[in-house]
Amino acid sequence: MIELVNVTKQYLNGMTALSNINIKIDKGDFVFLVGPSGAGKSTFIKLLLKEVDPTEGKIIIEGIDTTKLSRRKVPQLRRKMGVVFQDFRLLPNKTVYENVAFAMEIIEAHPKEIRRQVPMILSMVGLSDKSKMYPDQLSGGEQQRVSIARAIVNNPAVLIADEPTGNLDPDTAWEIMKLLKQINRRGTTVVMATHAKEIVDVMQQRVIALENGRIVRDDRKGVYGYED
Ligand SMILES: Nc1ncnc2c1ncn2[C@@H]1O[C@H](COP(=O)(O)OP(=O)(O)OP(=O)(O)O)[C@@H](O)[C@H]1O
Repeated sequence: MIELVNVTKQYLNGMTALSNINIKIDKGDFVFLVGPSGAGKSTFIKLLLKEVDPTEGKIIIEGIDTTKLSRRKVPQLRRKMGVVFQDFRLLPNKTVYENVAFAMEIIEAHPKEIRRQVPMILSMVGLSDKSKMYPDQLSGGEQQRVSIARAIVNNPAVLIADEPTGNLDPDTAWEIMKLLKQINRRGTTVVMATHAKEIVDVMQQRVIALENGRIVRDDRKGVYGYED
């Protein structure tokens, strides 16, 4: 479970990106985070990942108050979360297999476990036949699948996706959404920031809308609600 209690984030230049946010995201939820540019979506995600700390309030992730966590323990927190970005961020000099295996090597997983887990995850994202390819030999959709495989290979409780379909054509974007929903069905909480109106409107999931750093909507089966 994720909980933000009275969370305010003011950047050093005095800009208040989020004001007094209170929200609970239950285990297994699928949440779209929407809102106009500058509304605070990226800041929300950075707070979850503890890339930035709130000015006020507390953030609880899987029972841990992350605002009280020492720097030394941040890697432990990050293990509970997988992250996917719009621009994939794969390592260009590693193959598909190596990109995914690397995420397990970092947490010092046993080599035997890596050899067992990586092919399983690659099969799940439909990339078994591309495991020896390098990122620049793959389509955008395939690269995003690798990045999703890397994000979930250590079985995180939460998958955070920041505009995961932003660089993809509509058909490919839908394939990625199917995959995210499939991962969510297996029990992983998904939090996805997006400007993809059609996807949000069709999927009928929980929608949290931010405007000027405040939550203006939180609907169980929500819609995008903006004209882009
Ligand atoms: N490092 C920073 N220093 C100062 N102000 C910042 C910083 N990062 C973001 N902001 C400001 O905080 C506000 C919220 O920004 P944020 O990036 O969270 O919005 P967003 O909803 O993700 O926007 P977009 O949809 O364009 O990605 C904006 O006014 C932005 O200019």
